[in-house]
Amino acid sequence: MTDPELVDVVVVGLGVGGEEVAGRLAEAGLTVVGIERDLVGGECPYWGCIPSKMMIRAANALAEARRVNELAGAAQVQPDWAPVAKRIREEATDTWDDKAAVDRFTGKGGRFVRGSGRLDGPGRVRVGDQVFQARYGIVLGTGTRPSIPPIDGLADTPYWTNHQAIEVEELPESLLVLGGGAIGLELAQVFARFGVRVTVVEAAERVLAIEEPESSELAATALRADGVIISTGVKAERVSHDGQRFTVHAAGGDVTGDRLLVVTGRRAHLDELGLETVHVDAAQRYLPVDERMHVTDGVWAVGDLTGEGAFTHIAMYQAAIVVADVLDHSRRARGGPDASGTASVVGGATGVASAVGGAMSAGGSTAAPGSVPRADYRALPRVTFTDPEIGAVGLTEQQARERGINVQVGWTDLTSSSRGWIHKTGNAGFIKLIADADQGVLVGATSAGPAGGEVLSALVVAVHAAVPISQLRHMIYAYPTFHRAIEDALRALK
Ligand SMILES: Cc1cc2nc3c(=O)[nH]c(=O)nc-3n(C[C@H](O)[C@H](O)[C@H](O)COP(=O)(O)OP(=O)(O)OC[C@H]3O[C@@H](n4cnc5c(N)ncnc54)[C@H](O)[C@@H]3O)c2cc1C
Ligand SMILES: NC(=O)c1ccc[n+]([C@@H]2O[C@H](COP(=O)([O-])OP(=O)(O)OC[C@H]3O[C@@H](n4cnc5c(N)ncnc54)[C@H](O)[C@@H]3O)[C@@H](O)[C@H]2O)c1
Repeated sequence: MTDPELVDVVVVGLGVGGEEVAGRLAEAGLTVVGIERDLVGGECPYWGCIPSKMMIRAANALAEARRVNELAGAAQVQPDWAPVAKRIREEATDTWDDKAAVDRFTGKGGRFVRGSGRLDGPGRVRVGDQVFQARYGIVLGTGTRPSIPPIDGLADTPYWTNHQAIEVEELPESLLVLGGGAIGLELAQVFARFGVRVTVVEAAERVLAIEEPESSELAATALRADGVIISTGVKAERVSHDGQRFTVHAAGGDVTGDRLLVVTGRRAHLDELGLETVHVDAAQRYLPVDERMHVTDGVWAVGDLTGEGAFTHIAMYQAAIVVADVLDHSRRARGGPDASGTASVVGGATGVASAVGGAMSAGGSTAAPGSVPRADYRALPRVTFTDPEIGAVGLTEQQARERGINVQVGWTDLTSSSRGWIHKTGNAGFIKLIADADQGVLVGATSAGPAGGEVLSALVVAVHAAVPISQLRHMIYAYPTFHRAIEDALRALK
């Protein structure tokens, strides 16, 4: 058995969260070992946010060009997937090569190990034959993988996950999408706009079921207008593949397609991490953390596996907290003062995955000297990048009522706003505000429509800072913007 090698910190999983933590701790002068079994940067830059948003950008350009006919003359649109596939290879993923990201980490002074890391007792991580003993702590950032439902026959078919959908070079004629959540809807609309016949099969009664019912309705209407068939409340009983086509068998009838994309949620694989060696229950769905991302003594977690929201901005937000807390911990261990002079923030995108780290570092929270920030998810924003975009923050109406809040709701239809009316085709959307009438503040909001994710920013500030509604009502909203509809929704609160 190899003697453990003593280092300051070991980071297992260099996805969005782990890469940020490892890089910043290395920059701060700690000896950091970063372990990644696949690609440094994780899901977001290679098979998630970035390539999917490139696909959406292209699909939206087609849709906007088609709107010329209603607004500005005549346009003939001939979709071609080749430039999209090329851009994903050349600009986003370096054809799924993480050399730039690895170099960026080692350039910061980190030590990179390719392999699967696993806890091996308190303070210890094993990767292959190597064992590291972490002086200050271990950070787990191992993310999630697709959760594949136990539908009869499915496992024996060559179904797609988001990986194959992002890597596709030649589009199929038809596509079945199992799951009408964020990934399913975004990709369904993209492929439909490129001419693929798409059917979405969703088990719940509505698509995008975690958001407001009005958001589900808006998304479904928009996708149907793009030719997508949406079947909700469908429990797939069996899946078969005859060598050419897939069939999803359900009580209401069968549906077929050339390809089947399974996007039915994500799952953390805690059982692979050796958590039992530090007395943490590995049978949980996610790894619970406290407000400083502690799992147990000397172990922190960051990103999707914490179950606080599977979003890159959550991973980056948590990473800033972990960095501050680990540095604080290491200073204390060396007998130094409490949290003072935390690591400086370095952006500087120089390669594929840095598009995430670089951009987010610049906006990430750092600890003020003397304090370690604590996680607060009250104003968690999320945006589903369909067209129209569906942005939301904080609580939905139902969540607020379930918490016993004295709820007021303010609603306005974007099409009747000045900007919506001017915009005309492609103007569907709304603002919905959820207020705590007793406190006089907003606790949640949805902003759906053209640039709905951008309009959301004002509402995120309102919820995050608990800006009194009386003040929001007496702000000046520029005319004629989409965000001016917030004023109408505030007026409608009742
Ligand atoms: C199609 C798609 C679109 C998305 N779009 C958006 C979006 O627009 N906006 C947004 O905010 N979020 C989006 N997301 C979610 C976003 O990608 C994730 O929230 C983010 O990647 C989470 O980062 P993470 O570091 O927690 O995990 P991951 O990015 O999953 O990284 C975890 C890493 O750990 C590695 N690993 C796992 N186990 C081990 C081990 N034992 N040893 C070593 N390495 C290990 C994995 O190989 C992986 O590289 C999207 C996701 C998908 C799939
Ligand atoms: N724009 C973004 O920020 C963005 C985009 C994509 C993904 N993401 C993140 O990635 C996560 C995973 O996305 P996702 O779409 O896979 O998950 P999801 O949880 O958002 O949606 C999964 C959907 O699949 C349905 N489903 C589950 N089992 C099913 C079955 N057997 N048959 C049919 N439908 C079934 C669920 O009811 C749900 O509607 C999201 O939660 C989100 O946090 C974010």
